[in-house]
Amino acid sequence: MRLSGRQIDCIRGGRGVFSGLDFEASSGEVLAVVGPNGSGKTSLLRLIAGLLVPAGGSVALEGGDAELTLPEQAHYLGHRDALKPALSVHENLSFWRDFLGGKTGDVGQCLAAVGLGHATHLPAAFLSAGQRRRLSIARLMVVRRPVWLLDEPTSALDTAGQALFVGVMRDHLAGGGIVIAATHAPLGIETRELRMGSAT
Ligand SMILES: Nc1ncnc2c1ncn2[C@@H]1O[C@H](COP(=O)(O)OP(=O)(O)OP(=O)(O)O)[C@@H](O)[C@H]1O
Repeated sequence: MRLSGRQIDCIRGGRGVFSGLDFEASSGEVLAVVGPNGSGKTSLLRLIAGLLVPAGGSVALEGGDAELTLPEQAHYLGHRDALKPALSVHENLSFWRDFLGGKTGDVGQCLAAVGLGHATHLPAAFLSAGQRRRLSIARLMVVRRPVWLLDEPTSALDTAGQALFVGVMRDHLAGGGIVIAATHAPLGIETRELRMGSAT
């Protein structure tokens, strides 16, 4: 499987963020998107996820499921953790499992795997920042999708959480998955770098 972008132009709010951007990531690879604040790392992830339309260029996934679109084969984890505060931890993950569909796993097992087994009935509003991030990581596990688009995935994670996340990524890569992660910090795993230009 190969995910690639060719000559992508991104304009936001009438201002050019980047132009003519090329990138490529194959099965088993982590592409770390690095660069200064405002250089367009989040914008690139959102373009790949189909949440933004490029002003030019294209993104394509080769070797995926021909019946599904790229966004249907991708997980997008924003840096703000998309959680519903009034729902419990278990309900939040069940919601995502049912909403995203496809190949799904067991909610309880995934919560236990990310260290939230003790908090399943707590409202998500009560979670700490690191616990919210762990719940987001459980979303990657409960629904299997080959392309992971992650915005600052290790922010707020403690040392144990980071090690846990590296293990989750390794399993994904060993199964032929692709990770594209916008990050300011090392991910603790071998990566190829995509360096974005200066902020505009
Ligand atoms: N909704 C929006 N409307 C207009 N401009 C936007 C919008 N969202 C982002 N931008 C602009 O797009 C540019 C790129 O933002 P983006 O969030 O992609 O950068 P980033 O590299 O992820 O930054 P950071 O390292 O701070 O997370 C910035 O100049 C930002 O102000």
